[in-house]
Amino acid sequence: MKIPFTKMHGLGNNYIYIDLFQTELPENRLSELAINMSNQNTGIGSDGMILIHPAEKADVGMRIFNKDGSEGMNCGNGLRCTAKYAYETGIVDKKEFTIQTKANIVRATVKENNEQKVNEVTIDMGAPILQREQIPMLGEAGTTVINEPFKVADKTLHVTAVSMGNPHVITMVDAIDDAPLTTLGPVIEKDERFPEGVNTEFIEVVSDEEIHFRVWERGSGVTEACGTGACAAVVAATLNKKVTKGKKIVVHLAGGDLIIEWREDDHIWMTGGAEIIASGIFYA
Ligand SMILES: N[C@H](CCC[C@H](N)C(=O)O)C(=O)O
Repeated sequence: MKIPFTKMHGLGNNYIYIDLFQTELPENRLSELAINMSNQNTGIGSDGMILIHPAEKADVGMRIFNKDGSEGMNCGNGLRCTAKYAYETGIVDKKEFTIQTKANIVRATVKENNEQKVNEVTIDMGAPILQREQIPMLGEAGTTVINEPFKVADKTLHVTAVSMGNPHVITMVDAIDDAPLTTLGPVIEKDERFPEGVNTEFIEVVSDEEIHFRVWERGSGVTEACGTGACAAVVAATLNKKVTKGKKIVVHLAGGDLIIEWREDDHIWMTGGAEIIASGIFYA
């Protein structure tokens, strides 16, 4: 099978994008294709695969598959790259449009430079989900998870859980470089208290408008950036009264910065870049 692809990244969080307006893929091979395309040695190499597809209730649709073949529900960096691709290839002919994910429908706004290339995308990611059972996380239904003691391995973390359509658990640390990302990330990802797994973030709050951020992603491990994770991190820092709700928060991820706002309408707004790396044919 010859599959045309475009490799794109948002702050280094890179995926292989397949345009299903132009090509078809068998549903029963998507997980296998995501694993094979993501493989650094025998594939193209990426954090996963993203499908850009016709959507019933939005201008364009997006599905994300992690490196391990599991399907995620949402992807912030993927949404910005999908928006750039959809605008530049003419799937959409306007600068504001909607994108449907498995989790929800979001609104994208693209900005272009003087060469008609999209160099910045803002996404209204909708409202965060805080009810424990909707993260999902085990424990008393109807409660939220804010600065809750969480025993794991030989440590007791204090965690805050937030869903942006996909699950995130955030721990505040004093120094981001000391965060136990690669030791605890994989353990927490598979912890039974998260029945659907979880994306694990560690953040160091620098001021009431600036955060350092690192992530261990469910199904992909350490990535350079996670857009939904950055949104969840700002929600967690706000709920813990470390940053001010309504302010533009600069989130410093390993691969670059995102501007995240938790606005009075309760929606999270994410602004950042999106880049095309390469395009070609994948021989499956
Ligand atoms: N990198 C993505 C998140 C992927 C989430 C995926 N790892 C999962 O929820 O299973 C982002 O920019 O939001």
